[in-house]
Amino acid sequence: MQKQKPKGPKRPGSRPHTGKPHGKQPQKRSKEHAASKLAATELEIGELKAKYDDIDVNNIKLFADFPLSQKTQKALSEFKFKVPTEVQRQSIGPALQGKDVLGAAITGSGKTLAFLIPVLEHLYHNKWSRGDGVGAIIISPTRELAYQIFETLKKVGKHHDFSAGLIIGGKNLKFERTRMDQCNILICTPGRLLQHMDENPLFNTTTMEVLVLDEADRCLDMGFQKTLNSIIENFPPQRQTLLFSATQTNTVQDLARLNLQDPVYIGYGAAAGIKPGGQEVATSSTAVLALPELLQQSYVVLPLEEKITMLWSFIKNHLKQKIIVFVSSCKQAKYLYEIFCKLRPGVSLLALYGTLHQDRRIAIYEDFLRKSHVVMFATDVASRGLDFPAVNWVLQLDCPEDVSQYIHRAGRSARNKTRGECLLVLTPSEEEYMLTALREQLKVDIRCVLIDPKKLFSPRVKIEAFLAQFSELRASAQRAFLAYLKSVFLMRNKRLFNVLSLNLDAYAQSLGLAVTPRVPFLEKFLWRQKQQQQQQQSDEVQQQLPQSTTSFGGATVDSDEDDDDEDDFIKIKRRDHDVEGAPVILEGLSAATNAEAALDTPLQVPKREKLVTKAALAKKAIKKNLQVNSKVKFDEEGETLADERNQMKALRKERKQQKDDDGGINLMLSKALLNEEDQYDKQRFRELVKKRHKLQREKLRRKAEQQESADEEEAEDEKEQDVADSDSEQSVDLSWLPDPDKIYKGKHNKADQQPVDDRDDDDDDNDDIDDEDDDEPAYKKSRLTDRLTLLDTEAIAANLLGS
Ligand SMILES: Nc1ncnc2c1ncn2[C@@H]1O[C@H](COP(=O)(O)OP(=O)(O)OP(=O)(O)O)[C@@H](O)[C@H]1O
Repeated sequence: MQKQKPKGPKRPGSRPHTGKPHGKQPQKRSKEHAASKLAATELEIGELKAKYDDIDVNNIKLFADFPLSQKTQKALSEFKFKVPTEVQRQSIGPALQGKDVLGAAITGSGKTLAFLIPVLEHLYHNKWSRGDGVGAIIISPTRELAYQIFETLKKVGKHHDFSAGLIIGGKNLKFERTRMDQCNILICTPGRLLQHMDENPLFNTTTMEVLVLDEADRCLDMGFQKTLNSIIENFPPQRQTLLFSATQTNTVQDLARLNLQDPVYIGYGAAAGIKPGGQEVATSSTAVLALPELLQQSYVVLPLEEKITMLWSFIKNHLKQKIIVFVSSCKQAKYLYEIFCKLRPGVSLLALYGTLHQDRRIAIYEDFLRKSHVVMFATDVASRGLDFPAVNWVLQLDCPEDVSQYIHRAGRSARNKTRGECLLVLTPSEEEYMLTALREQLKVDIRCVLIDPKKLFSPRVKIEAFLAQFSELRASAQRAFLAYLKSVFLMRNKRLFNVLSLNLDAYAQSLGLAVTPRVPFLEKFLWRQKQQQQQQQSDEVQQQLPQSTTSFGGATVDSDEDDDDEDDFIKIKRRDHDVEGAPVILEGLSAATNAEAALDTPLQVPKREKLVTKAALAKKAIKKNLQVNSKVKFDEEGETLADERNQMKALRKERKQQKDDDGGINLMLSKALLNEEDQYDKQRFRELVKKRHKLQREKLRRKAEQQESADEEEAEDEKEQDVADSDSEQSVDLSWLPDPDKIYKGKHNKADQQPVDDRDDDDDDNDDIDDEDDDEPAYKKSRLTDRLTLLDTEAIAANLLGS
């Protein structure tokens, strides 16, 4: 098997040097060699083809018993494939004979070789070469599976000269484009294949002779339906088709799309009543669903919020094992990987999911292949077809969508006659439905496991701490929370998956989230449900109402009050209440009583129902100021064209506005007036402020003066007291003198009443004081000493000395 090699001139000197001069002889010899080789090949092909009709499944024990080319046989023995598995034994024969095959066999039973060997043999018999273009196309639902098939093809086709290409998303599109037409075998995913069919003019599938669908049921199901239909349209109708899967659940319509010609069903015998190994056409298109015998299946029932604790404890108890943990969404796989990496369980951790870059996906896939003690968190991209060796445990943490998905996930363990275990985790609401389905379809009793609470270690506190510390981790937890709910919400089987039965708060807390995130899609869904219920109720009421009105016979609508009613529902209600003058015929009364009642009541002619004319409706619309829809025109380039009528209307409106402006308010004048008023207001305001400041200053000044005079008075009192004290100490006994108060009473009072300042300023008064000085008592004098001049004091002193 050759990988695509770049075309180009051979390097000089690449041929071994013989020492002989270059001439015609070596060329001749190589031609002869090629001719003999061709003859041998043709002979071999002839012999092999002759044996095809004699292939008997019961006689096949080894690969060597099949009429296979030497190149294929050599590669098979090199890779130690000696004894074919059951599916290989049964399907290779019919496939070599050119028949369409539908193969169903348990996971890990070697279906890949069952279709690769016939593909190689078909191209070999038809002497396919690089220049012949695409001879076989193998379609796989996932990139990893396509990669794995490509790797197996490289092994088994090692000695063939065909070129093969791996065409999957996430790879270099340009590179693929230039090489595709040179590939004889293409292994691809549906989306990428269709992209090349649509975009690559060099890619031609008319030469294609063999089509293989691995995991055929998945390729044909709803998810790929449109893509596959478009792909099949491009294939030639005359071709061989091989379909393989562990769960062939395709309907007859699915298979009809592939235009199968008398297909041979492998693995359908028991279901359709066909003997095993039979090459007869089965009437049923549903294969027997089974899992390897060496796979031990068990389940555990847990509330959703305990899943993380259980998973953590499980990993801690299985550190020396290879485990795959399946979850519903990429975001859950990502979050579990991130948080468990932080928690450090003591074993290698990996995560494989669809949103990773393709190179990273392949690196993780290969990493998991190599490692023997590892835990991989994965979505269903890893559930189908991937052949990981020696997987000890498959843990289905989230419930699978159906039995098929359960089989494919579980089938990653116990492959090719090895032992393995599978644990399914179910919530109480999923338990009954899922277990019944598994028991009915797989016909096995799955063991129930009870968890010992002592062996559970809850990592919640640590998780909460990490989430508090790392905002990115918190965001990842929120995304995981929403992704899980959305996956449950979108599941088709509503009996199994009920998002409303989940305890959202508890689940959020189990992921380490302190606050339960909002779930917009759920809110929207509940709102819509409520609306529908309300609508249903109103419909029911509406249906009931006409029956009640019939009992009122000819009840009429009051036309005057009816004008504003727009809703039928309201009209009917009103009809019940506003029955004016309509004769009521009650069902329970006899005809005679009704007749009497009719005679007693005055005859009233029912009013005619008012006709609703277009004019009345228009009037109503104008009254309510309803906006009529405007017409928008577009030109050829999609630009909006202005409506001429509307333009004219706008122009008229503008002119009218202008006229109004001219005849009404003079804007300029109003502006000037307003400015003037504004100036006046400002001026007035300034004056008021000034006045207020002036008053404040005045007040302060008066206050200061009062304070000053009070201080002076206080100081004088103090001085007076001091002088009095000193006089009393130094004076002689003057008790013999007449009482001065009695003598000077009148004068003293008069002087006391005069303000001090006045006395100082007035010279006449000073003279008076001088005159009185001789007779004034000592303590009175002392009050005046500080106001006497030096001369006065000297004069007084001289007088005293003289006396
Ligand atoms: N005849 C054989 N002898 C020994 N080993 C084989 C033989 N055929 C296949 N195998 C091995 O069995 C393993 C499983 O094979 P393969 O992946 O083809 O299984 P499968 O049926 O396609 O599984 P799934 O249903 O999961 O896609 C591979 O490792 C392969 O090498």
